[in-house]
Amino acid sequence: MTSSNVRTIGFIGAGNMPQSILGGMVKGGYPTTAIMASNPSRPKLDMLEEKYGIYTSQDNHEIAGKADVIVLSVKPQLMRDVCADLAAHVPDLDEKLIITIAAGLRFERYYEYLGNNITLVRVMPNTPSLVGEGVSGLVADDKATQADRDFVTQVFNYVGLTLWLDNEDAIDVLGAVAGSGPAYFFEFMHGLQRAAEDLGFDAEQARAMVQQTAFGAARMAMESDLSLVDLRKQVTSKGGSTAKGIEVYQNAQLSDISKRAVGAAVTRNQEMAKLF
Ligand SMILES: NC(=O)C1=CN([C@@H]2O[C@H](COP(=O)(O)OP(=O)(O)OC[C@H]3O[C@@H](n4cnc5c(N)ncnc54)[C@H](OP(=O)(O)O)[C@@H]3O)[C@@H](O)[C@H]2O)C=CC1
Ligand SMILES: O=C(O)[C@@H]1CCC=N1
Repeated sequence: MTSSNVRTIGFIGAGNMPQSILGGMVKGGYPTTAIMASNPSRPKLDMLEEKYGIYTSQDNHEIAGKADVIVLSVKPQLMRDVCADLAAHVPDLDEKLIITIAAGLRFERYYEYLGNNITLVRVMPNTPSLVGEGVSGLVADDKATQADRDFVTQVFNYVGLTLWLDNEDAIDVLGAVAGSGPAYFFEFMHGLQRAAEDLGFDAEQARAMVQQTAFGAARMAMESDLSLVDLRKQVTSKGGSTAKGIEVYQNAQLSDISKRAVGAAVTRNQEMAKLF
């Protein structure tokens, strides 16, 4: 990123997701002097100051006031109060670029809370951003300029893959697949780890083989032109052991379970849009 593309970014809320994003940004070379965060309690801020050397404050007004780009990073249910408070105390919100990473809440809600003249980009990231392997879905409102869009793209490119989407419905789906996805994979990996432990492995070795297998499979999927079905077939020798394992998953309708899980998460995003 050239210095002309650096804008001061202030994260409002310093929980798991903004920590992953700003950690990835720092690792990617974004200047730490241009990153700030606010949070009501000190411990996370102390950790961020110590680990990344960024400026922090318990005062949202201070961080939002100093930042060119505000990243709203609080839980959806807190967004109304946090935005109302910023609208009342930060005079030049309309001059700034506002990014929100909250699930569910739609543009119209932010206009209601922050005024109709704000410039807003919704981003749906995921926690692997911390290691530069995130996925972020992005959708901008009509007021966002090409320069704003380029800036957001560059920031989130630091922490992984960026996908511009046409509308907010798509961001709900991306959130349910990629935003929530790390949790689904961790749940699945934990199940495999437990299976290995039940058959005599210690936790450390069981985890090591599961995570390396997941990593290797993901990397193969990324580097191969084959479909995921064909990659799966490559492992599944006729009459062999994998076929028996896969049969168990298919009999339990794993694909259908994934469809239901994603559907449930999309529905919750839609509910949150109405609730908060
Ligand atoms: N986690 C994920 O994988 C993803 C999360 N998101 C979105 O990111 C947002 C944040 O989620 P996540 O980081 O996981 O949540 P966390 O619960 O980890 O963090 C929320 C943070 O907000 C802080 N907070 C509470 N009240 C205020 C306030 N008034 N002003 C400023 N900060 C406040 C909390 O501080 P304290 O601890 O002191 O109470 C806490 O540090 C959510 O909207 C979520 O939808 C999007 C994609 C993925
Ligand atoms: O669970 C949530 O609501 C957020 C959005 C995607 C991941 N975590």
